[in-house]
Amino acid sequence: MLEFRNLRLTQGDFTLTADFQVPKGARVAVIGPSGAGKSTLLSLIGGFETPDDGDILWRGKPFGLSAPFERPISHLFQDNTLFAHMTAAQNVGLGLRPSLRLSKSEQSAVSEALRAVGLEGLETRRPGALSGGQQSRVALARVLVQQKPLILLDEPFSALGPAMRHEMIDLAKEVSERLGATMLMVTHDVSDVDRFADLVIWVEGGTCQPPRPWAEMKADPPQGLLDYIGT
Ligand SMILES: Nc1ncnc2c1ncn2[C@@H]1O[C@H](COP(=O)(O)OP(=O)(O)OP(=O)(O)O)[C@@H](O)[C@H]1O
Repeated sequence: MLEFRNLRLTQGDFTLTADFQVPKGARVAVIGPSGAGKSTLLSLIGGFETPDDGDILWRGKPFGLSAPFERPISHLFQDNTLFAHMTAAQNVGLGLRPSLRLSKSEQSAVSEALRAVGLEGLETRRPGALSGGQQSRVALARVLVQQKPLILLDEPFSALGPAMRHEMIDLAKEVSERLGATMLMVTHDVSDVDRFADLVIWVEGGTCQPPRPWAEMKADPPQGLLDYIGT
């Protein structure tokens, strides 16, 4: 379980607060207007920002001031962060070892992850020779191979067209199911939420609301959500 305990961060005149729990294995969409604090929430979980007050707990233990690499988290951001001069397999292997000195079993894990995302046979391609969707698959394979129990996606597929984006979201769901991981995804698209989420964290003006079932929130939307989706 992921828990936000009286979490607070102030940056200039912006203050983010969160005080709730996210159940283990949930797929959670983080939505809200631009500038509401969605990326800041993910940065706090990842350890890229330090709260002024409160803490984030994972399985009952506070993250405290632990560094990003010490946290049990994989990340996927909008630009995929693939290295252009490395092959697909090397880009995935980096998720296991920055030195890329992989053991036999680690090499097998990389091949298996690439197979799982439908990239068998493309292991030696560099990102420039892959389509946008294939690059996203490499990034997802890197998340898969890391086998972390907590996965943060910040508008991961927003550069893709709708059909490809939906394919990637389905694949991300598969990855979360394979790993039994808790997944939080920032998105601006309600159709992504429909496809992806069990629960939704609504963020508005820095206030992160406790997760609610998406079906329930759609049936009784907060005014901010109605304004946001333009209904
Ligand atoms: N270093 C900083 N100093 C002051 N304010 C900041 C700083 N970094 C971010 N902010 C403010 O924090 C708020 C939250 O930003 P954040 O990027 O988390 O929003 P978001 O909901 O992810 O927005 P978007 O949907 O546009 O990506 C914004 O109002 C932003 O201007």
